[in-house]
Amino acid sequence: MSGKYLVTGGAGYVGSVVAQHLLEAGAEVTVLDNLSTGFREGVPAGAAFVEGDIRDAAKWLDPSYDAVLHFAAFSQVGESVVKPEKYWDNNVGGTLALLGAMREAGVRTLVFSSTAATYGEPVSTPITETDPTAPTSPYGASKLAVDHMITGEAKAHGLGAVSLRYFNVAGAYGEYGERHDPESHLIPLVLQVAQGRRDAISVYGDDYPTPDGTCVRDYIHVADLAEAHLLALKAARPGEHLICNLGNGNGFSVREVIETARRVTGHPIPEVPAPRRGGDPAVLVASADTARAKLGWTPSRADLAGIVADAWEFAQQTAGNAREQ
Ligand SMILES: NC(=O)c1ccc[n+]([C@@H]2O[C@H](COP(=O)([O-])OP(=O)(O)OC[C@H]3O[C@@H](n4cnc5c(N)ncnc54)[C@H](O)[C@@H]3O)[C@@H](O)[C@H]2O)c1
Ligand SMILES: O=c1ccn([C@@H]2O[C@H](COP(=O)(O)OP(=O)(O)O[C@H]3O[C@H](CO)[C@H](O)[C@H](O)[C@H]3O)[C@@H](O)[C@H]2O)c(=O)[nH]1
Repeated sequence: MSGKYLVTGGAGYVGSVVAQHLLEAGAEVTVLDNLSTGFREGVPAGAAFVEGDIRDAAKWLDPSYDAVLHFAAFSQVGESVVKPEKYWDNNVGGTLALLGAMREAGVRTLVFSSTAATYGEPVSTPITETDPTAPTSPYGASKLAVDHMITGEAKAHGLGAVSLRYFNVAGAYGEYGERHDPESHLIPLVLQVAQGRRDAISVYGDDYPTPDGTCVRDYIHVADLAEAHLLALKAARPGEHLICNLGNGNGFSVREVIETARRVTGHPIPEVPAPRRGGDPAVLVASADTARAKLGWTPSRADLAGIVADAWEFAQQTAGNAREQ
């Protein structure tokens, strides 16, 4: 694959895996990241690195770029409920500046990391892209606002864009994996318990209207997700904004994830009940029919045990045995 790409947020979890896939496909990659939640060592070796903010993207974007893949954002549902202004500022304000810089530089193709959190409580399962969007968190609302901005930019200024609405990204790709600090996502937290870095996993709510009372999510392997980004670059058409869900269409409860991690790691992984976390819908499961039809995407790593095993291998490579606070 030829071409030159700006990857915003490429020092973070998903961005680093996608940047690595682009490099392996033969592309030229520049990562733009302010390291607010990412890590310098997460940037793949073959990529150029600019430490900077997306709000200043105009300093680095030029017409030599074929497209921008935009991952840079804050993405914690719970934090967004208590600090909404942080999410509007970075996710919406930052992307507005980035779109302006792209317009000025004449870079007219965008792939954007949207989210299942744009839908809020689903009206039916699995969720399709035409379902109502009523986010239950400022994080989801900020991402939905960006999707609307991109639609306008495509109509008014000819941008060719694809928003990929990820469900729960998990797993790892070699040396690139999930490493938020502090960690807030279920699978890496569960694996920290397996490593003895935490005493127990808190289960946020066990009275949801689900079979075992805990929240159900659609876990998608980060390498399957990365492949969708490369397909999206090919599918983008000037003046059009395509929105695609990315998930496997299978829901697993928090308890099922913990049980799977016990089997994969061979560790007991104690759990403790905890109050519900603000902004969490009970069930989020994707219909990925649009991604299959429009991108030609077929996820091939849907097995939850395999996803957890890849995350476990990454956790053991990178995390050491430090106790978490
Ligand atoms: N991980 C998931 O389950 C998931 C699910 C749905 C959507 N998403 C979206 O995918 C994207 C990547 O998520 P992730 O899990 O890799 O998060 P991450 O925190 O690991 O990566 C985000 C990266 O963006 C950088 N960044 C943030 N604000 C920036 C700014 N203003 N300028 C430059 N860099 C900035 C951070 O330093 C970090 O490296 C996000 O947009 C997120 O909303 C993630
Ligand atoms: O210690 C924990 C951590 C999480 N959970 C639960 O596990 C489930 C998954 O939580 P994550 O934090 O791993 O993921 P989220 O579902 O909150 O959010 C992720 O998926 C969303 C869409 O599904 C958004 O895209 C968001 O960006 C992304 O972080 C939730 O029910 C959460 O309440 C626990 O019970 N204990």
